[in-house]
Amino acid sequence: MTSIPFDIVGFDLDGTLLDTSGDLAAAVNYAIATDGRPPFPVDAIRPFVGKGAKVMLERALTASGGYDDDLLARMLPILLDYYEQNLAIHSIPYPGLLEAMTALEQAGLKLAICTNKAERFTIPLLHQIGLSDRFASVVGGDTLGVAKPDPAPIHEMIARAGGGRTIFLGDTINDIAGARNAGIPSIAVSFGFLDGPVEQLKADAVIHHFDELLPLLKNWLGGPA
Ligand SMILES: O=C(O)COP(=O)(O)O
Ligand SMILES: [Mg+2]
Repeated sequence: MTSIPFDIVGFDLDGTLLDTSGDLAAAVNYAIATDGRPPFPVDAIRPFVGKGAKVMLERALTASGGYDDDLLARMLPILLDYYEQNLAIHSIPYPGLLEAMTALEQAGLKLAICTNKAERFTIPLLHQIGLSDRFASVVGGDTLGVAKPDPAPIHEMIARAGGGRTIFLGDTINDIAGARNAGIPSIAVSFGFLDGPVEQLKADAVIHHFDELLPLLKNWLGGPA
C-alpha cells in the first residue's frame, strides 16, 4: 500500500522529463540554414516546442521572415532526418528526475509517458538516455493520430499502463489542458519550455524541481479527479 493516492504518474517528455532543447534547436537551425536563415539561440527555440516538430518548424519560420507551403514541405524532412540522427547529443534528464522516478517506483507507482513527439524519435531517444525500461506505457504524438490537448492519447497512456488513478505532469498548456480534458489532475513544471508565467497554465499544482514531486504526491489534497 502506498499513501500516495495515485497508481500512475504520467509525464510529458520534452521540457518535462528531458531538456531536449539543445538537440531540437540544432535540428531547427540545421534546417533553416538551408534557406540561408541565421540560427536561433536555444532559449528562443524553447517556446516553439510542445505541438510536435512541424509546428516547431512553422513557429521558427514565422519568427525568421515567414514561409510558404513549399518551403515548409522541403524543410521538414531535413529537420526530421537531422534530428533522428542527433537525438541525444545535448539532451539530459532534469535535475532530480532519476531519484524521483526511483522513489515513485519504490512507492509502488507506475510511470508512463504521453508526448507530442513522434514515436520515431521518442522510442530511440528514451533508449539512448537509458530510460526505456522504466515506463509502463509510452504514447507519442502520432500513436493515435491525435495529440494533446486531445484527451485520447492520455487515456491511451493510462490504458496501456494497466489503468488506475493517474496524475499528469507537463510544461505547456497542451499538457495541462490535455489532463483536464482527460479528467485527471495535473502538475506543471516551472523549469520546462514555458512561453509565459507557469501560473497561466492553471495546473492543480506547480513544481520547480523534481525533489518536490514525492512530498507533493504524498500530501496530495485532491484536485479534479
Ligand atoms: O515534440 C514536441 O513538440 C512536444 O513534445 P512534448 O509533448 O513531449 O513536450
Ligand atoms: Mg513539453
